[in-house]
This record gives sequence, structure tokens and C-alpha cells, in this order.
Amino acid sequence: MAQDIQTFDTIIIGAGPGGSAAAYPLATTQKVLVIENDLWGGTCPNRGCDPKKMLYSAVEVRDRARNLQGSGLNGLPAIDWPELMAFKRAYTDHVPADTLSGLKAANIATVHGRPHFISENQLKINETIYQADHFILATGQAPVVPNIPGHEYLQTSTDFLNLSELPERIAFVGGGYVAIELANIAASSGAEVHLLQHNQHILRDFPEDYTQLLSAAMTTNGVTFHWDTELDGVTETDDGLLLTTNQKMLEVDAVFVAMGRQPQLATLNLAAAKVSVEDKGLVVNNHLQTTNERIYGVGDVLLKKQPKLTPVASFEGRYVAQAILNDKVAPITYPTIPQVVYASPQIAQVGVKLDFAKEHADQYRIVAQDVSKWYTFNRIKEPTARVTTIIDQISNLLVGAVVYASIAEELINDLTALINQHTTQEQLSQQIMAYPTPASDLTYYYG
Ligand SMILES: Cc1cc2nc3c(=O)[nH]c(=O)nc-3n(C[C@H](O)[C@H](O)[C@H](O)COP(=O)(O)OP(=O)(O)OC[C@H]3O[C@@H](n4cnc5c(N)ncnc54)[C@H](O)[C@@H]3O)c2cc1C
Ligand SMILES: NC(=O)c1ccc[n+]([C@@H]2O[C@H](COP(=O)([O-])OP(=O)(O)OC[C@H]3O[C@@H](n4cnc5c(N)ncnc54)[C@H](O)[C@@H]3O)[C@@H](O)[C@H]2O)c1
Repeated sequence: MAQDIQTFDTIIIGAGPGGSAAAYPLATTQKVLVIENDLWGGTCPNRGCDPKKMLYSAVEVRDRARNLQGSGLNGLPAIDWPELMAFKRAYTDHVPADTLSGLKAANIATVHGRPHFISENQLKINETIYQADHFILATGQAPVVPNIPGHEYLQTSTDFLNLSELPERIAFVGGGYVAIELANIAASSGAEVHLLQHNQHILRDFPEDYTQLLSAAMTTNGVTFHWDTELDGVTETDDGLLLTTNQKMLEVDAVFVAMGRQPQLATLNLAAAKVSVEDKGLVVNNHLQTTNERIYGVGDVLLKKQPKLTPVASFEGRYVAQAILNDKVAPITYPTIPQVVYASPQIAQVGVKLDFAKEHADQYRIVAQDVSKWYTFNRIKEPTARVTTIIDQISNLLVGAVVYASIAEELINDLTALINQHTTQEQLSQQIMAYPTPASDLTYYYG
């Protein structure tokens, strides 16, 4: 029987934000195939950013109401978990089918399956061989699950975002974005929440002054932090799950690990395609080419210093599409990338890091402001709001910021635009912003 061989210009593996962002511009002139082995749309819309923020919608409204108790509001709304989950599912249930029909409508071929390379320009799924001039690896990451006794009881963020009922007692292991955001949602929704962190720092990318403010606020909101605590094992009891740690024992009803994520590359047989891989991800050059120059990588699967976020994956996907269509494209340069932790309140940062600015005081002016009493924050009775901006000493331009406030997500985007557009305080003062809004405060962040 003749071998089934299908030929494309570009084959993309992974239909998340990175792979999809590359597929659409390529398909305007090329024959493109996207291969996905799980849910079309990838992590962000199915089991990441979007479902997380659907659940957070109720949390932020409740936070606002809590802050206004005694200032015109009486009584705190209670979160109804099954209803909130139904609201989330009404969004996520459509994502795979909508993603697939979007790809098909753009004339992009699609295959559901798990490919492995058999040569530098061919891969195989079942009995079919797919070959192309270029490939894009956009396979993202999956949660790390430690191989400890009782690992079968460990759940991940994907399970949490699908819980039909909220367990009464929950433990999260880890102190990164995922553990903090999900612990905050669970506590606001009425669960008894424990967070086990193996050292004494949460959110290691963010300045410690700010993360300590957040852990104090979360403690007030009912989260118990267990510092310097390592999970050694889990056993089932009559009442729940018993967690054995290097500190004390703890009984809960569910335990979710959020100890970081690892690249999904193991099944691709990349050696056959002469692509080098490290444990922490795919090695690429400044054109996002792997060690096989016709095979590119984008998104979370990369070994890179940029944060692993949806808009970064999409930016890289669009860049690689241009690189494939025009081999003279310049090396990738990233704009300033904002990071937001959606907790109660939010922490956000962008640009030059605060610790770096402190170490280079001759280069940067640091404007640290407690803005709790400013009109914008007082109006919503924000208990603590802080904004630190970092100004270049010579140009007087804004180059970095950290925000601790319930509206940090909006403010950080405004500050990011000022940084990227090199806007001076004088230029900003020539603009008229709607008042009173967070944007009408912007000139005051130049100090
Ligand atoms: C709980 C959670 C919350 C998050 N919240 C935010 C947020 O608020 N904001 C933000 O910017 N980012 C957030 N992120 C990160 C964001 O989801 C990722 O940065 C983004 O999805 C990366 O896109 P990607 O295309 O690189 O990878 P992914 O979205 O992971 O897509 C990769 C795709 O490849 C597929 N795949 C993997 N291996 C194979 C294979 N061998 N064959 C075929 N297909 C394969 C996968 O099934 C998946 O569909 C969050 C992540 C998590 C887990
Ligand atoms: N709001 C957002 O933008 C958002 C939200 C969620 C996730 N994300 C993305 O997803 C990525 C993954 O998030 P994450 O929270 O899983 O990872 P993370 O890298 O942010 O945090 C991992 C945490 O686990 C801890 N840890 C590591 N090894 C451990 C061990 N052996 N025992 C106990 N704890 C250990 C670390 O100290 C850290 O606190 C993030 O880095 C980010 O790129 C972004």
C-alpha cells in the first residue's frame, strides 16, 4: 500500500495563543497545517487566564463590596460556587469548537493527534506522514507534579478550574502566580485555604515589599501561609487527605500543586529533526529558530527570560510568521511587558525592576507613593494602594512601575503605554483625560 504523505508550506504543532497567532498570517499566502493533541485554543482560554478570570469576576465584585462596608453598603455578597462554575463553563465549553471553526474558516488544515518527527522535515501521526518547508513548535507547558508518596491525590490548576463543588478545606503547594491567584479565589469563595511554600517568598519576580503586603492582605482574607514547608506525602483518611510535610501534618479535602510548569516536548522525537532541547525548554536564537533553522519555537515552550504569558506567546507567533514569509526580518525585539497577579488586591509591574533601580540609584529616580488617600483609591475605599514609578535620571522618562491596588491591571497598561511611547510628563499634560479616572492621575506618577 502506498504511504500517505501530505505536504504543507508550514506545519504548526500546538493550537494555543502562540501557534494560532502564527497560523493566521501565514495562511494568507501559504498552505498551513495546525496539529493539536488536546483542546483547540490551548491553555489560556481552556484552563488558564480566561477561566481563572471568569471566576475572579465574582471575587473582585465581592472585594469592592467589602471595602465599602459602612460607607453606603451593608452586607457582603456570598459567592455561589456552582453558579460561578456554570458561568465559567458557559464560556470555556465553546472554546475548542470556536477555535477549530476559526482555523478552518481561514483555510488552515487541522489534525487532532500526537506527532513525532521522523526526519528534519517530516513528522508522523499514526500512518500518515506530514512534510513541510517550515515547522513551528508551540506546545506550551504542563504543570509539574512531584513524584511523592500519594501523588495520585495531587490535583493541578486544571482540576481547580473545573471543580463542580468547592471543597471545604484546600491546600495549594507553591507560591507563584497560579497558587496565589487560585488560593485567593478559593478563600474569597468561602473555603479554608492553606498555602504551603518551601521558602519564605511568594511571587519571586515581584519586589518583596509588595509581595509581603499581599500575603498580609491574603492572611486577613483567610489564607493560612505555611512557610518553609515542603510536602512529603499524602494519605487518604476517613475525613479527607492527610498531608505530611517537613513541618506539621495538615488535613484537607483537596490539594493542588502549583510548583511551576514544564515544557511539553518529550513525545516529539526532536532528535530526529536535529533540534536541541534543555530541561527548561526549547533553545532558540534571536530569530526564534531552533538548532534546525527551518524549525521555529514560540510561546511558553521556549527557554527564555521573557515572562511566559499569553500576549508574549502571540507576539512571538506573529513574529515567526513574518520571519517565515520574509527571511530578511530583523531579530525579535520585545516591547516592555507588563505582568499582573490577579489577587485581592492585584500586584502589577512593568519595565525596569525595582530592585535593579535601587542598585543603580545614579541612573534612576524612584518615586514611591502611598496613594491610598488619593481620590481614585479613596472613592472605592481601597485599604492600601501603592504605586512606585522608576524614572530615568537623564531623560526624565518613565521606565518602570510597580502597582499594588485593585485597579492595578488598568493602571499598569496606561503606564506601559507611556513607557513604550517615551511620553514625557510635559506631553502627557497636553492631553485631556476623562476625569475622575485612574488615567487622570497619570501625570502625578512622574513625581
Ligand atoms: C492557571 C493559569 C493561569 C494563567 N493566567 C494567565 C494570565 O492571567 N495572563 C497571561 O498572560 N497568561 C496566563 N497564563 C499563561 C498562559 O496561559 C500561557 O502563557 C499561554 O497559554 C501560552 O501560550 P502557548 O501557545 O505558548 O501555549 P499553550 O496555550 O499551552 O498551548 C500549547 C498547545 O499545544 C498543545 N500540545 C502540546 N504538546 C503537543 C503535541 N505533542 N502535539 C500537539 N499539540 C500539543 C497543547 O495541548 C496546547 O493546546 C496562565 C496559565 C495558567 C496555567
Ligand atoms: N496572571 C498571570 O499572568 C499568570 C497567572 C498564572 C500563571 N501564569 C504563568 O504560568 C506560569 C506558571 O505559574 P506557576 O505558579 O505554576 O509557577 P511559578 O514559577 O510562578 O511559581 C512556582 C512556585 O512553586 C514554588 N516551588 C518550586 N519548586 C518547588 C518545590 N519543589 N516544592 C514546593 N514549591 C516549589 C516556587 O517557589 C514558586 O513559588 C507563571 O510563571 C506565568 O508565566 C501567569
